[in-house]
Amino acid sequence: MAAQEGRTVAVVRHPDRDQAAALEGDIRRWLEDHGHHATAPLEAADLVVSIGGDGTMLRAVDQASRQGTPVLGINVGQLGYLAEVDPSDWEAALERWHRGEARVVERMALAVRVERHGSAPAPPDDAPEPLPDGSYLALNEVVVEKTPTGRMVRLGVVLDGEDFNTYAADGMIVATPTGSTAYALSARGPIVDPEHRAIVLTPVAPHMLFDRALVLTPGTEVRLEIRGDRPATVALDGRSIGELEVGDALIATAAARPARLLTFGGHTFHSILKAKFGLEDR
Ligand SMILES: NC(=O)c1ccc[n+]([C@@H]2O[C@H](COP(=O)([O-])OP(=O)(O)OC[C@H]3O[C@@H](n4cnc5c(N)ncnc54)[C@H](O)[C@@H]3O)[C@@H](O)[C@H]2O)c1
Ligand SMILES: Nc1ncnc2c1ncn2[C@@H]1O[C@H](COP(=O)(O)OP(=O)(O)OP(=O)(O)O)[C@@H](O)[C@H]1O
Repeated sequence: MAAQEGRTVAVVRHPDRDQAAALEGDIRRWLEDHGHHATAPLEAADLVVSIGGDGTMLRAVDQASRQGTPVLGINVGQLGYLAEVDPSDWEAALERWHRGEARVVERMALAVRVERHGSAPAPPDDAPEPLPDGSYLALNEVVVEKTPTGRMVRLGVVLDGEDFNTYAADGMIVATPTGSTAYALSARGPIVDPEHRAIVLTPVAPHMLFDRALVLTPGTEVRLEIRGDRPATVALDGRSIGELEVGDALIATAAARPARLLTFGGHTFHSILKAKFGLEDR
């Protein structure tokens, strides 16, 4: 990356954390002192700085990916798997970006469309914003899960137009390689290097003998149909877009554009895995 001059940088932060608010002030001042413009609207930015945990990072990436803008994550959160930079290192990271020493890694994202028979209910307050064509982006995953507590949902899986199976389960996770270390990991899906391109389909608590995750090629069209007699709820990267009724469906494919994350090298996928999940040698 060439040395940076006069760039426009948007800062997104966790709304409630004092440390994130204080860092935002410091970072804005640093940017102005170094000849850059700290801005609010993400649409016009050359770089987005996310100050918060992984949830904050996922929101920043959702907005930034629409313009192909890279995101630098500063971890003011708990796990901080996606937000690579420690709060104490923010200045060193921005200095390196300023000198053109940062690298951009591309991460496959999902494009998700919903097919409803009835009219769409009002989306929840915190729902992600659809693209102009009505589809949504996800960096980690889209999840279709049971709505009523204590009951299962029946989900038909159709791959590239061919019926694969109907699952009776708590839900189904359609994840990217980045999302393989998030919810899909908890449902015993495989851990996939996030620089791969693949679609990982992992059932959540299926009540059947076939309970294995599938690693599909990135060109696969995954269609999930709500079968049986109960509705299901859809969430993208941890944010619900509402309920699907029986007969409705969701279609997930690789997004046309990848998400772009700023990195400073030095950390392999497996070293991050080892550090963040606290793996001990024995
Ligand atoms: N049982 C579960 O594991 C479970 C259940 C629901 C949602 N989630 C995950 O939560 C994500 C949303 O994150 P949030 O912070 O808004 O919710 P949250 O506060 O519930 O945190 C979920 C946890 O997942 C971690 N995480 C998020 N993305 C990750 C990734 N790519 N690799 C490794 N860890 C990751 C976060 O750091 C956090 O510790 C969703 O995309 C989903 O993957 C996990
Ligand atoms: N920009 C934002 N606007 C509104 N709410 C947000 C924003 N960023 C985060 N949140 C809310 O706060 C929750 C937690 O945020 P975040 O994931 O950043 O912190 P964390 O859970 O402490 O960190 P980690 O995910 O790394 O463990 C998010 O899931 C979301 O509900």
